[in-house]
Parts: sequence; C-alpha cells; structure tokens
Amino acid sequence: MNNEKILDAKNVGVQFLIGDEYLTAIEDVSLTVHKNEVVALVGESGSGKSTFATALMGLHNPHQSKVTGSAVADGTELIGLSEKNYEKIRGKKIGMVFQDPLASLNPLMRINDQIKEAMSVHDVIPANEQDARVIQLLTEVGINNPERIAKLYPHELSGGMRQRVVIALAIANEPDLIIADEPTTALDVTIQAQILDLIKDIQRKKEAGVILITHDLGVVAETADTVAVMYGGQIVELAPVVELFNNPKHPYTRSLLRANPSLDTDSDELYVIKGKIPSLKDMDRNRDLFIDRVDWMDTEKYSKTKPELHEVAPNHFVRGESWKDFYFPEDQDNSNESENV
Ligand SMILES: Nc1ncnc2c1ncn2[C@@H]1O[C@H](COP(=O)(O)OP(=O)(O)OP(=O)(O)O)[C@@H](O)[C@H]1O
Repeated sequence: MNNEKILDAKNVGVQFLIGDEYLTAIEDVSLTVHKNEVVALVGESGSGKSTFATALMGLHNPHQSKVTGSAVADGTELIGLSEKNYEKIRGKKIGMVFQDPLASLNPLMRINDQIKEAMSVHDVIPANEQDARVIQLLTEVGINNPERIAKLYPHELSGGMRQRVVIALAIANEPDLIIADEPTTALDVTIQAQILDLIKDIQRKKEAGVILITHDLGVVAETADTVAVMYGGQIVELAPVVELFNNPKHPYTRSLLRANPSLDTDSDELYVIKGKIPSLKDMDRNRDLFIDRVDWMDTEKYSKTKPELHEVAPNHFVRGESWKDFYFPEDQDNSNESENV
C-alpha cells in the first residue's frame, strides 16, 4: 500500500423510495482506498455492502433513490455525476467484478468481441492493438490457450473460466480501482481460491486499489489490508486487518469472528446475538442500531445517542460510545491470565 488515495468517500448515504417514502439503506459511509490496498467490506446480507458499491458506480436509479455525500476518484467527484460522465468512468477508472459471471457477460457475443467492445468504449487501447491485447489479457488472467477461448461464447466456458473473463474485462482499460462484489460466491469451492489469488495477483501487479465485498472472513484474512465491517448500512468497525482480528471492539465484529470457527475457536455465550437485523423501515437511526441485540449491554445507558465512529487505536475506528471503551469480560480473563504467567 502507499499513501496515494484512489478513492476518498465521505459520508455516503443512499435512500431508496419504498412505497411513498425514502428509507435509508446506508448512511455516513466514509472509506478511503489507497493505491495497492485491498479494503474488504464485510457484513451479513442486507448490511449495505452492495448498495455502497453500486452508489460508487452510479448504478442506482435516480427516480427510485437518493445518493448523498462525496466520493472522489482520481480527482472526479462521483456522486451526482451525470450518466454520460459516468460512462467515461465505469470500466476505465473503476472496474467491477460481480458475483455471477454469467450475468456480467453478453450471452450473444464471443469473448473476443466483448473485451474489444469494453476497450472501444474508452479509446484507451487503439483499435489495431485490441486483438493482441485480448490475448494478453486472457493470458494475464490465467487462461490457457487464449486464442481458442477468445472465439467462444460465455455458455461454452466453466464458471471459473467465465469469472476469469469478467476479471479480464474489468482490467481491460487498466482502472486504478477494482470493485469485486462477492466475486467467488457463485463458484465451486475449489475454484474460489484460484480466483481470489488471481485478483490479489492482478492487484499487486497493477498496484490497483481493490474494494472486496465478502461475507467470508477467511477470504478477508487472506486477502485484505484493511477491513470495514458494515451493519445496518453503517460502518461499525474499520481497522487494518491484523488489528481487527486481534483486537475486535464491536460485538458485531466479534460475533462474525465467532461464526467462523476456523478463525476463532473459543466459544462464548456472550456473542450469541439475539434477534435479527431490523428492516429499513424499523431502524431508528438516532440510536445504536446493534445494542438491542446484545443481552448483556446496558441499553438504557447507551442507546440514547446517535453513535459516531471513534478512533480507539491508530487507524482503528469503532462506532458507538458503548463499544469504544467497553472492556469485554474475556479480555479481562485473558489479561489476568497473562499477568499470572
Ligand atoms: N433497489 C433497492 N430498492 C429498495 N431497497 C433496496 C434496494 N437495494 C437494496 N435495498 C435494501 O438496502 C439494504 C442493503 O442491501 P444490500 O444489498 O446493499 O446489502 P448487502 O450487504 O450487499 O447484502 P448481500 O450480501 O445480500 O448482497 C437492504 O435492506 C436491502 O433490502
């Protein structure tokens, strides 16, 4: 990672028109991505990860949603950009890899033509170099016999091969930022690791910034430099990956770690969370959204104020007065143990 900012998002909010009212899906999402940095966005389904990514890409229907805040990529403010100007950004400054490779590819076009079309939109690669560039890209994403594959249609490829093609499309114009939204979820387990390795490999070679959306903390541990944990449309914890795994402050982060036995083998009743994430309509955004799900917290004392992010260690932020200074009982136990040694 270096200090050059590829993306600087501040207080991004998205509201969707549902029935006759606008409901907040994400709010106050601030995130910086540097050159050569992988930032993982994690959280359960409905926490707002994709809504944030699609807001950056300008993919929300302006008649059905309101997008607020600021997101600057390479000197361009993305929020509020016209569709015409967005077309110059998508695929050129920002490449995107979605969960389902088949949905990202045109079933009626050969691979060669799809990648060339993506290049033609942006005039980055001259027409007479595009055929060679297609072969080079397919080689870069680990496809053997690229000349043959370039002539095929998407349905003639396996899921893993298709996702490699989608990655080739995403990097065709050498974007500085790649957004990968659950890029391996739809693939066989054996292929998932290969695709992640590929994304990481390409990110290093291109020194790109990557936003990796995933619900899999194993993927985060292996791939990310920085982790943003989302709950109820807010970032509730943000930290460098090692810090987050070693010193999680928010009980939601702890519960995610607990839910992944390969990462954390201690079992502790404290982190069994009750209930489920409220619907957008039922969220009271003037109080801590998570507190009601934790039996042992003094909700009366802490739930009154709208929670803000607090820096609890260098570059480690946690949302909410209640969690900022909270000393988890297990930490107490551990510290006693270490004192006794
Ligand atoms: N187009 C839409 N119209 C109305 N509500 C939406 C729309 N898109 C998302 N939402 C709502 O916004 C909230 C955040 O959803 P989002 O898809 O961003 O979550 P996510 O964390 O990406 O989940 P998943 O992992 O399932 O993709 C959810 O409550 C969802 O129902």
